[in-house]
Amino acid sequence: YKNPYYASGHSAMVHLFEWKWDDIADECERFLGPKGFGGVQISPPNENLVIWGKNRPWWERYQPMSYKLVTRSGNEQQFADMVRRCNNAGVRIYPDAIINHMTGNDPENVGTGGSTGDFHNWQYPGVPYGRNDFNWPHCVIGGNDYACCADRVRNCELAGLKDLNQGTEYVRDQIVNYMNRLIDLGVAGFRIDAAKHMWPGDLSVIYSRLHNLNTAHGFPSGSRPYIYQEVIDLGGEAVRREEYTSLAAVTEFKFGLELSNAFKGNNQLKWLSTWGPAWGLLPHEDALTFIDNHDNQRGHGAGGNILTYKQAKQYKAAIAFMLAHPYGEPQLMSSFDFWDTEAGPPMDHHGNIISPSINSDNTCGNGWICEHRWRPIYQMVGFRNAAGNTGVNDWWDNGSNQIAFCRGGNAFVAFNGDSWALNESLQTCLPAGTYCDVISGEKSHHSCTGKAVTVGHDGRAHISISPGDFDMVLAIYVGSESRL
Ligand SMILES: O=C(/C=C/c1ccc(O)c(O)c1)N[C@@H](Cc1ccc(O)cc1)C(=O)NCCCOc1c(-c2ccc(O)c(O)c2)oc2cc(O)cc(O)c2c1=O
Ligand SMILES: [Ca+2]
Repeated sequence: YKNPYYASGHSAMVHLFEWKWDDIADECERFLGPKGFGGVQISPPNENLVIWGKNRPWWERYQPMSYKLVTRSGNEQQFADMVRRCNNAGVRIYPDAIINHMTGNDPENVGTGGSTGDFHNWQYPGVPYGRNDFNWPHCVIGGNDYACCADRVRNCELAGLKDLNQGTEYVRDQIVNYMNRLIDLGVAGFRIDAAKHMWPGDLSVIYSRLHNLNTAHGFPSGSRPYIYQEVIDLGGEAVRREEYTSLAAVTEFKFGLELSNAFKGNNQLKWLSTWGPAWGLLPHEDALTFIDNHDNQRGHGAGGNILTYKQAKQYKAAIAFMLAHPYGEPQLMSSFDFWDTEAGPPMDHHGNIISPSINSDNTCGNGWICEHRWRPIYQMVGFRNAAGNTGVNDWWDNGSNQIAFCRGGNAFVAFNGDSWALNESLQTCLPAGTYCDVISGEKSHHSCTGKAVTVGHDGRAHISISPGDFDMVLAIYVGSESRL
């Protein structure tokens, strides 16, 4: 459950938050596949409660009404088309699975697929679920339950959301059948939302009943789904993430917190020479890593001071470090612009999601940020693919915020977080030749639109990054995108 089964030459996952299935399929073919992205996390594909009372907040998709594949992102047919087209483009699909709960206490009672329910009596005919399928006696998780009481965190309602009992055979069947329908349609795995609110023993039974990945979509026979469990655990809680790493991968929230701190200037970059478990992070094979996600980019959730697209220069540098370093399985956030932390995606007055427009410079419009289309970000996916399974070698730093390292003999990256210029002859570990810095520009025909770097026969090159440069990163690697 810890192998994402990316196609060869592909790496890194992007969360296309609130994108429609047709648009994701287009993006796989026109951008993600050609740029070497490994996969896409998609918003929950199952029917959710329609909450007009809060003008369609983003979190309505985290209130299931049924497991019918009908949401504002599309229907079952569009879902199947997206998975087929993305797999054909070498890009895997990972749905966000909301299996801890159903809806909360909002007055609405109609779902995106037309299902209705009587929530006060725990009735969800769209599944169907009734009172016996939910935990009893009724209780709601309180503030200090997180620190004291692991059983209340699992058996009581999270934020008033009706809490399913995954301990019964009937509930397990509904969940397993839902997830197996998606596996048979070709998905490569799942994000398990709110995993810490479910018993590891119940999750283990559910995972064991999932089908192998569908070989018709290019997966080796006997492949188990890639599963990464959302467990927000920054320490001090009764529920610990180690309870879940024995089952499958886990979201490593400390990763984004520490790198945000470093690239915001609260911690010297030189300390990143030991980046990985030495920093208290999970073992490499257990960790799904990211800078920000849909929840903490809005300030609540784990840790308030996470870098997001709103701090562009520092964010790009932190993302570049995440993609340049071999630790963890990285996920990129791709957002829509927001000022109100409750607001949902750009929509018309009927509530239909508006598709991202693609500008002539390949950036997005219509209110979509598309961080994954920012040059430093997609170019570092190419860097990560070129680096392959090499480690970190030839680390250099200036004793404060100028750092550089190689990935075997394939790739070299340098960062300047100091307020003065980085001007050094450094070991790049690359074969002699001229390389285009993929951060400040790209290779076009036989020249570089940004910085060009000449590597001598000793592997050394003159590296310069000034504080006034648009980006604080320089990256070159052996591959068509960089080497002249
Ligand atoms: O802020 C939110 C939504 C946050 C959220 C949504 C999806 C996630 O995957 C997530 O990590 C957080 N929701 C708003 C509004 C809201 C929604 C529903 C509701 O019944 C009450 C309020 C809010 O203010 N929520 C209360 C604080 C955030 O408490 C939530 C958490 C959560 C936050 C921190 C933790 O350490 C933790 O273990 C769980 O997970 C959810 C998961 C869901 O699937 C659906 C939810 O409504 C929530 C969720 O409310
Ligand atoms: Ca629960």
